[in-house]
Amino acid sequence: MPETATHPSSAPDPLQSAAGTLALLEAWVDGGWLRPLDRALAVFLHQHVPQAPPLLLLLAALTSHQVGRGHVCLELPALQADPDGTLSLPPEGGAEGAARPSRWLQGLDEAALAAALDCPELVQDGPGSSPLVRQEQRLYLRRYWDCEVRIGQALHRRMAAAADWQQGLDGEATRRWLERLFPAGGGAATDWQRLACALAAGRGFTVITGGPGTGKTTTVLRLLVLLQALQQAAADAPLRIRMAAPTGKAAARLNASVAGALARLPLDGVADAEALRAAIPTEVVTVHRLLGARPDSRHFRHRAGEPLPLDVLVVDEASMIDLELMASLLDALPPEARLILLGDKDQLASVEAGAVMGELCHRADGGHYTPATTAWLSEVSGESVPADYRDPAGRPLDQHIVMLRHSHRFGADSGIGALARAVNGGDAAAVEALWAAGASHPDIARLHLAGPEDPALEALAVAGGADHFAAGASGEGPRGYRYYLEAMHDGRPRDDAPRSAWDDWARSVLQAQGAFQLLGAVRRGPWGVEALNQRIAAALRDAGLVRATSAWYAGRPVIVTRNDYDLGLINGDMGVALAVPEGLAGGAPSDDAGRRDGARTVLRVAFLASDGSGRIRWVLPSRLEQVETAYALTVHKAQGSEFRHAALVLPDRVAPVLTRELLYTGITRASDWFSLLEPPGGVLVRAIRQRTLRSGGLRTRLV
Ligand SMILES: Nc1ncnc2c1ncn2[C@@H]1O[C@H](COP(=O)(O)OP(=O)(O)OP(=O)(O)O)[C@@H](O)[C@H]1O
Repeated sequence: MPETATHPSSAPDPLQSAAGTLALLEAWVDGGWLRPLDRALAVFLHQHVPQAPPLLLLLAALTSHQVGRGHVCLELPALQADPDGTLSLPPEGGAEGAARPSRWLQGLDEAALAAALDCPELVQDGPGSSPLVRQEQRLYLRRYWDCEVRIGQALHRRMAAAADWQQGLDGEATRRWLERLFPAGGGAATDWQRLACALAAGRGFTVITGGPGTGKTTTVLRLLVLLQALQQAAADAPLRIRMAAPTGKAAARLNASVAGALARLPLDGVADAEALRAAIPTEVVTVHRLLGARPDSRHFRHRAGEPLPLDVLVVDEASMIDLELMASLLDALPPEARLILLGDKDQLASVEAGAVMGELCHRADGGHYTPATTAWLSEVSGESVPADYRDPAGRPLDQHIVMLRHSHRFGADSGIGALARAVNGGDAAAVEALWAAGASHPDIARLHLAGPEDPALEALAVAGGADHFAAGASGEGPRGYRYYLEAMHDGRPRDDAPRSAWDDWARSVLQAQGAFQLLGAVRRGPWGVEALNQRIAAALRDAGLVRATSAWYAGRPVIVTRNDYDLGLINGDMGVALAVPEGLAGGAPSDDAGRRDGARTVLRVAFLASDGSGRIRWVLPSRLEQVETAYALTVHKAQGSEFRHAALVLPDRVAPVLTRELLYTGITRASDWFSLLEPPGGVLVRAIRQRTLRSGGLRTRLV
């Protein structure tokens, strides 16, 4: 690894002293390579244990740095082999001035490592009170080790109880209900939905994974009907069922699809169909709300001693759940309650540390069902597990995971579906071929941008860019931001309209806003969402669609970036600022939008309540401290949302975040049209090849 000019090889080794190490960390913090928090940990440890080896202080700060990047721990062998790559230093856009970690850590030998970690006050290899834990070749901050252990133990207990759940199931009745609920099953092609439902009926813990439109919601609702029907036959009280999702947007989306799936339930001829339907909840809450989040505390009201009052819990978009939240969820779940996780294992992992869904599902593609599981599934579902998915050496965890493999949303001719599959499979040639054969896929478009000034980007974001799609784009055509802004201008009620009319208007604007979303891979630089937001705001201003003269203006779309329990807003909630009559909004007119048609108007930000009620919450802009403009969102922020037309802007150079999972997640945000906007630089193929790998030990705990 080359040394930087600022650190000639004669420079003193900073690892010879704590002061030297802390100075090195300071240089990295100053360069934007580490967070101040990472160095603060090293300082804290040094103050408490002055004799702690300098290398250990460095490792502690680097472990904290890894957590900040989504890893659960620091993988020591990877650090030894490739320090800069493992730590991703220097970071995207970071100053190059400081010495790279490899300068001091490349080829770090086992003896030096062992000596550094031999400090029992700070590092232990299991339960205890040390701030760090070393287990096998991984170094953890204790809090994350503790979460990983709690998740591992809770899932082990649930796996160990599988036989009891299975025996407790009325196999005959289950089979009858499955035949009714999945009428297409039992044929030549495997009905994975029926299998998933059977598996989940016989388990206390199941993960149902699948790409967009594979029927996760459909399947789980039928499962809930099955469970309620079996309960009705055996007991008086119906099961207490709750449904949750990690963000407000995801909860609202599940809510909408639950309503649709409930209506489609194949219950014709069932005597008490209405009672069964009524026993399925339609409300979906955020996981934080379910657990009873408290302002200014990371602790929840529901926990081990105060479990959730429920019998069945369904959690959607589980790939967005981080390690800590999953540990809290499992703590709060009564042992006799059933847990069903839904999600797409191939999507980006949670923003916070951990990749729980990915870890649980890392063998899902292959199935790995044992002869015992296969025989039991065949008996209760009438469905045979195909030979390719059987495995006499299948592990216990495999018997709790099921993957839906057929998309009902994206048919064989869907460009979005084909593109998502090709990207997910890492098949760059297939991706290229799709564009070459673009004319046969009217739902995907690729746009090469000449540079950061190319107005084609603005044109697409404002009007939708229908001309970039092959002829045959359906009558309606892909929308741009003009669509929701026109809905805002044209649909505005008269000033004396009742409150309900203003709520209806806000709802229609919010819905229209979901017709299009610009997505970016990175935050900074000419292709980052910060610059894109400015460009789009300027373009909409030039087009006369908004009057963006100050930070807040009618039509400004925002996304909440931090949970605000006082306002009832969750990270990821999206709203739009709207001008409403002062009397309607109440409160201080501090965000004056001026006078309109003689009546005084004020700005309020409209959010759709995430409880599925369709209610509109009107919030004073000045109360929204943690929001960002949302013309362009990072793919991370858009996870859990779906837009009719999504346009993904690639950067002009590779970045650590630009991975296959990011592309896949971006593409699958689109339901009807997807546009790929590429500046010069040609990073697409490299992005397809780059994987997101998150360090953690959960999968080894679950073997
Ligand atoms: N077995 C099936 N036969 C026919 N259509 C189906 C079947 N299963 C699901 N669908 C349809 O496919 C669409 C997607 O289903 P669903 O919403 O259940 O999928 P999902 O996996 O939950 O999707 P998402 O990607 O939104 O999470 C719906 O319109 C649904 O009616």
